[in-house]
Amino acid sequence: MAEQKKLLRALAGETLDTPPVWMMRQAGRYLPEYKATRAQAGDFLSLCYNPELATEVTLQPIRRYGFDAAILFADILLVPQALGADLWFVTGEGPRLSTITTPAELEQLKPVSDIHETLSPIYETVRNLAGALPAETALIGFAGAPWTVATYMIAGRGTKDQGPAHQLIAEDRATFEALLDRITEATISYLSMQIQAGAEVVKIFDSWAGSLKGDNFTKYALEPTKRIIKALKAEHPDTPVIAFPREAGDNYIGFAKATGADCVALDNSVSADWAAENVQVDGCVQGNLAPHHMVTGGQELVDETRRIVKAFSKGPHIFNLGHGITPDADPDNVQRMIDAVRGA
Ligand SMILES: Cc1c2[nH]c(c1CCC(=O)O)Cc1[nH]c(c(CCC(=O)O)c1C)Cc1[nH]c(c(CCC(=O)O)c1C)Cc1[nH]c(c(C)c1CCC(=O)O)C2
Repeated sequence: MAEQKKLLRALAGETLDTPPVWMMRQAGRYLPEYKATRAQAGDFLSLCYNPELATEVTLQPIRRYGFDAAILFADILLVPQALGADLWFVTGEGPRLSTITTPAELEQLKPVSDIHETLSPIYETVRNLAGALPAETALIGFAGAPWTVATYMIAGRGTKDQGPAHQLIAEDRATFEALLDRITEATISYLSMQIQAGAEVVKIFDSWAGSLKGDNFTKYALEPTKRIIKALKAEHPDTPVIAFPREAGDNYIGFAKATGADCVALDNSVSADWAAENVQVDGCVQGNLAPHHMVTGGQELVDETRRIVKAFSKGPHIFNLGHGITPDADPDNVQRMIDAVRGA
């Protein structure tokens, strides 16, 4: 029964003896089997759009470690691509996109109703996974939050401080808000289709939320997330949502209540003790081991994992890293982390 899955129990607010565990970027380049399948696909985007191979890489970390959840293998930048932006990945550097900074460029984007033409292979991957996962493993779908996706669409690439997006807010707020609006509508439609295809949970990644301050955090990180959750809950009231406003700091406080999220994912810049007191009071939290422990390992990894489990032990908690595992991580350290979480 779906209700028995540990991840769903934590998301429903249950305090468990040991928390469910999964890992951001758990299907990734630290795994030799991922690298082999990626080579077979050719490049990263071909892998994302190949349902058979995307299903395979999603399942690899489940087979190897028995995580409590699988996360759909895809990328947050498929939405801009589905809206008509050019997208490609430069090896060793990251994503590149055609930029949207003017009303004329915005005008050229496709209507939201057209995105499924591009994204239909992703729904096929979700359907495959829903049929292939072990009974105890929950399936997580995801999308980027509008602000984070907008930062890539405006700059045409990843940036350290999201300068180009902040500049557009300062110089042409109306165009920025129209772009954010389009992404928000597309994200609602995309996540709704993932849920219809079999995603049991969805996660909204706002990786660059931390660069929004004050009023702009409320308007461009909190409000769009709230709007997405409200629309999803209207259609799918029983599907839990995890929100990840990375590096939100004090803005983590009350974020779940204000947005309607069932769980807030925490990055590793906040202490677990602080978050237990200030964020977990509102419900389930996810996190927040620093990813470098997957590289450095040793007793410190075990101690730090246990410390986080203990800090969050009085309420609902999903164990995870504070951000994605890096390609230089040692796969054995992942097993050590899981053993420490589960008390082995
Ligand atoms: C900002 C962002 C992106 N993508 C994502 C985010 C938000 C989370 C975060 O903050 O990391 C989200 C994402 N990207 C990927 C997933 C798959 C599911 C998972 O295992 O977590 C998820 C959930 C696969 C991926 N997305 C990417 C890879 C590596 C691609 C490869 O195989 O070469 C993977 C496995 C590429 C990617 N995709 C993106 C960047 C900046 C890069 C390049 C950096 C890098 O190479 O690590 C955009």
